[in-house]
Amino acid sequence: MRPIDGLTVLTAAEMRTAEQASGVDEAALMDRAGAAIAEVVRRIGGGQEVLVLCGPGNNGGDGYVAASALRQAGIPVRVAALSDPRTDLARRARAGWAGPVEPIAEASAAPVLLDALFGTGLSRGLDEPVVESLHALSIRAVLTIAVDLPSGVATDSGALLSAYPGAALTLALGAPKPAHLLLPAAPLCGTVRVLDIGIAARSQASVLPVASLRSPAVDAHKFSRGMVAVVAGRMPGASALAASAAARVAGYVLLIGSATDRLPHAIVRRRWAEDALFDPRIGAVVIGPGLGPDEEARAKLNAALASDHALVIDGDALRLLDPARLRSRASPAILTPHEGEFAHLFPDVKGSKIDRARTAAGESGATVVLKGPDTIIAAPTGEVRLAARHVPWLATAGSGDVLAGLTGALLAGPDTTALAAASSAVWLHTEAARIAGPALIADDLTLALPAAIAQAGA
Ligand SMILES: NC(=O)C1=CN([C@@H]2O[C@H](COP(=O)(O)OP(=O)(O)OC[C@H]3O[C@@H](n4cnc5c(N)ncnc54)[C@H](O)[C@@H]3O)[C@@H](O)[C@H]2O)[C@@H](O)CC1
Ligand SMILES: Nc1ncnc2c1ncn2[C@@H]1O[C@H](COP(=O)(O)OP(=O)(O)O)[C@@H](O)[C@H]1O
Ligand SMILES: [K+]
Repeated sequence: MRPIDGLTVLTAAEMRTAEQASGVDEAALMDRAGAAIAEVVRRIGGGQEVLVLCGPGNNGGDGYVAASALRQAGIPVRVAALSDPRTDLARRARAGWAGPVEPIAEASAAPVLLDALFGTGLSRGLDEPVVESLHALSIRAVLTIAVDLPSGVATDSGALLSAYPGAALTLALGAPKPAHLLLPAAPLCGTVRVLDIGIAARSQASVLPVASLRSPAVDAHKFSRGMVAVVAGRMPGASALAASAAARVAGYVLLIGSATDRLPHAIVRRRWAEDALFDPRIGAVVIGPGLGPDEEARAKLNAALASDHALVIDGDALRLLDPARLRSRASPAILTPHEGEFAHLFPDVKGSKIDRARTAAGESGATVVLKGPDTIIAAPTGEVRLAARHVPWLATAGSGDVLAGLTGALLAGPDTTALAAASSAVWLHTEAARIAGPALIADDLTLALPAAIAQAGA
């Protein structure tokens, strides 16, 4: 049983391909899955009675195999099914179960509920009587565990096809799937752990890994650690937050055109002028936090786009940007839109959150950080990282400004890529929120960054 950080994420179709390519026959895979599920249930179920709900397909097949293994291990277990099995594999698994099978509607509750109704094959919502039974049994259970996925969620989009009571634990088979990470499905999974069933997972998507930051090199100097320029505008607090966060990572932070005095003394200030960005030591420019919507903001964005610098474009600058302008630039750009800014930037891009972020990155040539409770980072190459941890206290004014500054500082640093910088920034941002704790304000995130950076190994 493994935590999901850094693991490859597979869609339903990619999972089927991986299963076929594994060289292991499907019955053996199901036996492994069922045995691994039973072992976890045995360990954490405390010997209490288990009720296994089996669906008609192979998810149900996993359920029958797990039930048989639990019985063999001496755990009291009952099985309730939606209908007879409809796949050869599931029929085989059902034949291996020596006990009775109750109809779900008539099943009485047990302390441990194992949901093996549907997995990656779910194509529509569950019938209403089944949803009602599932809720009634889950409410009476002490522990609900979902096999592969909570039954009712769409594997690839994380959409909810029918109401689900929520599991405490979801045992993902072989690899995490998008629904384990995307809203609204992700919180219904509870804790997600992966059971290894011997398939090699390959795709361009993976769970955001724990950030890995190195301490500065022994011979580092402030400029070799990275110099970041934050371009300020109408709302100086926002750029001050971005610059303060950047200063925790970069060797040198330049705040250009800010009217605020309330800044760490470590941040160097400069007036805005057309040539303010003509400094070859600048490794990345952050533009957007508090920039405003006016002509001056437009001129600043034009100057940043005309420069050779790597860019982090956030907030107000995303309202002024024509993403087509990024195509002709040689240096990398990172866009950090929330859903509203994304819809404004890419009005025609539709699909799941993963599809949208990936399409936008491909079209613009920029790395796109599509923010929210289930932040996704997509590179123009099609590589995608999905954030796994959710700290809703981050939904507070200015927290995006902190993320933009942090992203710029990491992008300005040595030996990095836009994808790596954005990934580390998103991880550190959430870790800082976890450390800052409930009721955090954006300023607290900058104070918690040193501890978050220490957690990242630096
Ligand atoms: N194929 C393999 O080699 C393996 C598959 N495994 C399991 O197999 C699952 C996928 O199995 P399946 O592809 O059979 O799919 P499911 O068991 O998820 O769904 C079964 C079938 O039910 C039907 N169905 C879909 N939505 C329905 C609804 N709302 N009401 C009624 N019927 C509905 C569909 O025909 C679907 O194919 C995985 O999630 C995993 O649990 C594991 O045993 C590991 C190995
Ligand atoms: N419900 C939530 N759970 C976790 N993180 C969230 C949630 N809502 C927003 N965030 C994160 O908080 C930050 C908010 O950024 P943004 O919307 O740009 O705010 P602002 O412009 O006020 O700084 C983003 O990093 C986003 O991913
Ligand atoms: K399930």
